[in-house]
Amino acid sequence: MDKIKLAIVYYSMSGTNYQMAKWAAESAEANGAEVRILKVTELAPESVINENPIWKAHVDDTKDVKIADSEDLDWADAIIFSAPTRFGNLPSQMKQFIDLQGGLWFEGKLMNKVVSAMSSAQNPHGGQESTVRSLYTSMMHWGAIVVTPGYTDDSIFKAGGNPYGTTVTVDQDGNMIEDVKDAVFHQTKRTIEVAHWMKKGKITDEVINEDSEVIGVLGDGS
Ligand SMILES: Cc1cc2nc3c(=O)[nH]c(=O)nc-3n(C[C@H](O)[C@H](O)[C@H](O)COP(=O)(O)O)c2cc1C
Repeated sequence: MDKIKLAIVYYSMSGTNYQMAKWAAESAEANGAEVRILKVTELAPESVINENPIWKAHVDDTKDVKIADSEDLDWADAIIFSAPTRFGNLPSQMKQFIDLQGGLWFEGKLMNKVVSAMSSAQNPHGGQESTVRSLYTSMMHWGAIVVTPGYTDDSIFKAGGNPYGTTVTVDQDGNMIEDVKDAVFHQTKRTIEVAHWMKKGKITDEVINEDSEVIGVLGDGS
């Protein structure tokens, strides 16, 4: 069976969403996927980043992480986004990345991508759900297949119970309040599983078996 190609595209200033991206990568690899962890371009001025030692340390720690581009999205069967909440919404850094995909969208290369989203905020009701849903609005324009965790696993309750996507509350020092690792693992596995269904379930002239092997062509008696 073909490996699912998963792009994990994140933005993070103090490391939370980077950690969630790394957990997603761990889960994806354990579930047989080929993974790329990718950050989006920082737009905040260096002077602002340097004001906060946690932000500065995070930028230094992740200087070697590849910056996401359209080729990564074209490559991917599935995409997991992870971004912190900014005034109840997506950070401009992630929004710009999405807005730069107009060319790929125009070529029809974003349709049927299997996507899912995660987020964080300083307050449990500080906009975590609206950030995830805001990203899903763009995904609907792409014709992507949005995979939400819903309440499909006990880990979601342990993580604070957000059915739209795993989200975590994080204090000013960057410490996560809820234990969300298992929820990230579950959401990632579910995303990969749906991506497998998508690959298998395409209506084409080819007849495939349960291992996605082509065993004939429609109309030839197979
Ligand atoms: C400009 C700005 C706006 C923010 N807006 C919110 C908000 O609306 N609600 C909230 O609970 N936290 C808010 N936060 C806190 C961030 O969401 C929090 O620092 C982030 O989730 C940590 O993720 P990271 O470690 O990946 O950067 C804001 C932070 C900044 C810098």
